[in-house]
Amino acid sequence: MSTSSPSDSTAPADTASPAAAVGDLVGPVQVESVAHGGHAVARLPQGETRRVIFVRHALPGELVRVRLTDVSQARFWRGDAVEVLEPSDDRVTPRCPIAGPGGCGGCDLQHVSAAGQGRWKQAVVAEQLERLAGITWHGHMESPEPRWGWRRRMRYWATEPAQPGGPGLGMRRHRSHDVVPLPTSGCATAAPEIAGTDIDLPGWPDGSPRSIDLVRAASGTEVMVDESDVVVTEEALGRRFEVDAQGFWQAHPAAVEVLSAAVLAGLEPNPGERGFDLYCGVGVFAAALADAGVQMWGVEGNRAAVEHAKRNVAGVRFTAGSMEKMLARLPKSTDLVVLDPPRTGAGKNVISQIASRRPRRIAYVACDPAALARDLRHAEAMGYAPTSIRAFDLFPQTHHIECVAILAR
Ligand SMILES: C[S@@+](CC[C@H](N)C(=O)[O-])C[C@H]1O[C@@H](n2cnc3c(N)ncnc32)[C@H](O)[C@@H]1O
Repeated sequence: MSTSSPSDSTAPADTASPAAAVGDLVGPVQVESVAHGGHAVARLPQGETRRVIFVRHALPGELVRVRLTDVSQARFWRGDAVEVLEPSDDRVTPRCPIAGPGGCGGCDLQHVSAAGQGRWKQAVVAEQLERLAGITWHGHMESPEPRWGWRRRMRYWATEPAQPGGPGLGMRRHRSHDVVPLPTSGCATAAPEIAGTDIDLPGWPDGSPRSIDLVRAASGTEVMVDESDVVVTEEALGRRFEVDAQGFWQAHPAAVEVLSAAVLAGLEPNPGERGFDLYCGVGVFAAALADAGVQMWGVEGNRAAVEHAKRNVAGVRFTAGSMEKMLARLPKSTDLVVLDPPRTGAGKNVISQIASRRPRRIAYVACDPAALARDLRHAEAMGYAPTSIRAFDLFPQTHHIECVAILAR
């Protein structure tokens, strides 16, 4: 598998694409492999370039016809598999009636069996690590339950008032601001309390669709319209964490325990050691390491999260500010580092600042395997190599993946 994701492309827009238009049906095409971002890769059989099509709702090995959804790029098109002529053994019927071509953008893998999703995500992690970091990975996807009804945070959008049945809730279409009405059964991946089946939306006087955020926290269910300022309490690691309802907290109910266990197993902390929790949010990994007797420092860009972290985990020195600047103010040596950056990754500057502290071990928690792979390459240049890389399916029915890499000198 050697195809990059469509978002990786820097190809100029090909405005002179006379051969095709959005909405055209092409194929049959043979689907070759999976790509990062929830697409599978197919190639048009004819033509000099055998143009790549990134196809949603398809599976490797299938023969499909594709409805084109984007022909603006020179190197590739995008499309939806709207006819499956030869299905894969991994194909299943989506549980949700709006998961499919032209439907909700939230779940891109509902047409894939649980085992097939594991194979799909495993292939994506392996390909990203090989191509971007030169690392050969033979790991497998670890899949905590539940696989349905797992989302603890949801954003819904108001459907147009003209919708049959009157105002209701919907989800956005893939790469669009259009709103697809929710089925009466609600969202199949949301926790039952926030599946969207019995929520009344206030009107939208200016005519523009309005969003509503629903949170299922340990302390109860919250409904927020626009910029509501609500703090909820979550429970994990035998502790209580206060967190802004619209702030960062892992969506899957098993995530905090699973990721903290992977971090502790990889770092093997000793009481009395020093540690940094970077991109610490409300202090989850700082808590796990502090409970193991490690003297902790935490850094996080969101000031409100840092205020919560200080109340959540006593005895840890939390600081608010951008990582690039605040890291310079931390002690010049440390034994352990856990970092959990946003999707863009940490970047060369932060990785080299970490490596210059010569930690015994680093735990890198990553929600994007491509960003992880790029940062592992920076780390290798600074003398750190992965001793293990684990991958977790904490976003079932979607293409998203969480990884934990442990690095040592
Ligand atoms: C994936 S979340 C991790 C949060 C936390 N580790 C947890 O598990 O709850 C990434 C965090 O990085 C913070 N962040 C993003 N960019 C940052 C930057 N440049 N400097 C400091 N923090 C940043 C975000 O505010 C967010 O809380």
